[in-house]
Amino acid sequence: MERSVLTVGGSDSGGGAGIQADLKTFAALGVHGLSVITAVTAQNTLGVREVFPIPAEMIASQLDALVEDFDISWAKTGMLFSPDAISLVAERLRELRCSVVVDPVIAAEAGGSLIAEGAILTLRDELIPVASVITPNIFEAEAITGVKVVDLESAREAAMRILDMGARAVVITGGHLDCRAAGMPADECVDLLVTKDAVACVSGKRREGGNHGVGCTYSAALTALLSMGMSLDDAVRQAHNFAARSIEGSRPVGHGAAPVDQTASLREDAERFRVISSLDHAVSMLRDEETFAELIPEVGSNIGMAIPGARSRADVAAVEGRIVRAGRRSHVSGCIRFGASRHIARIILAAMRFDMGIRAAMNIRLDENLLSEASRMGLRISSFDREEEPPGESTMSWGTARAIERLGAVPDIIWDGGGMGKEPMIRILGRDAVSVATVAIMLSRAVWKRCR
Ligand SMILES: Cc1ncc(COP(=O)(O)O)c(N)n1
Repeated sequence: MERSVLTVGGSDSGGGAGIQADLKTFAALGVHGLSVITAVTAQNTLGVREVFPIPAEMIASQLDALVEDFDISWAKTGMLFSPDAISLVAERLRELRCSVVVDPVIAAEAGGSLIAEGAILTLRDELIPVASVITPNIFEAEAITGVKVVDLESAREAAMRILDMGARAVVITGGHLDCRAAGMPADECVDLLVTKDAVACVSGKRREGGNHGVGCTYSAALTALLSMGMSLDDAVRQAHNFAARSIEGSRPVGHGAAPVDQTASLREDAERFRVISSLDHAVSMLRDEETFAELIPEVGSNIGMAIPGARSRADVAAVEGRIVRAGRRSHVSGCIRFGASRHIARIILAAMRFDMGIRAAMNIRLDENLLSEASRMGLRISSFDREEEPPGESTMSWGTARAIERLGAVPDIIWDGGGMGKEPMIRILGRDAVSVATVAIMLSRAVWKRCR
């Protein structure tokens, strides 16, 4: 029987945090998630309106149903709310002998208390001792220890006290830490992992986006990754990345703190797959086209395509070693890979700054006949002149932007007449690799016919 991962916590009716966030995270990471609901909240992105604690017997009954049927080796806790619920859950998880990640939820990001008065003491005395890992943010660490967390040193001090309370490992998440005040780069986000034997930092760039539910998502991701047998160091790093991507992928829903989107990485993986498929199809179309070899320049041709919202070369796939001419045929040397072409990536990224929908480009030889066929076909054409290029620019970024500005829109064709040691060239731009390859093939057939 495969193992399942359990979350014990509160329901967020807004779907951003709590049990809802945990189950989405488990699903995105490919583990089967179970849930025991300890409280129902009437909550949206603006805050928590009401909390209805589930009676202890019903919490126990949910646990019984799960324990009798599933193989549970990892669990996480979130909003437990009342001292009774905390005691019960702590005792039952101890009996179960499963490993536990504790997210000591105290308040909602958008406002509203998520723990009953006085329950922090129960959390400290009964739940923390069963924690394999506990993941407080700086406010939660302060509430538990009384140590004011303002920098890495005070975070370490708070973490040491939590270790003394019985947790085996502490991750103080740094999303709320004022990095500038703590003497670190302001755009940094640092999590601090502290165990009896070691202290480690996981840092990354602070991400822009909604962050409602990020704490739940982080601890759920950590639980899922640990349940797969990953080491604590690796799981802490990967959970950080997963949470960061979920922030970046957050959707503008609701009027308040937008929820993170745990499917962001899945969506991105699907986009990367679509890009590779489109390129693969485009490349075989070009390879099978007998007239196409005539269009390949001396330096070779390349075709590339970006994922939506691409930001760097790593988001643009192309042919590793270009498409070259071998006699009368074209030959594809190398595989299709993200990051494979700086040249093509610059063209596409420059075009995407003007029109996010234009995500593919390829370069072919410049030839007067090609340009006249292109204009006969009704393609929009623009150009740039290398002589006008300011020093210190990348020709591809500058030239592409220049040609777009001249036309006032992204053209289908951008050409330049070359320069010192630079071959004259045409770039075909389009929405995807297949449509770019289709234009290239239409052009090569038209020119081939005309030359017969
Ligand atoms: C049921 C429930 N559990 C946890 C949170 C904390 O999440 P956040 O701090 O992102 O609001 C929440 N708002 N609601």
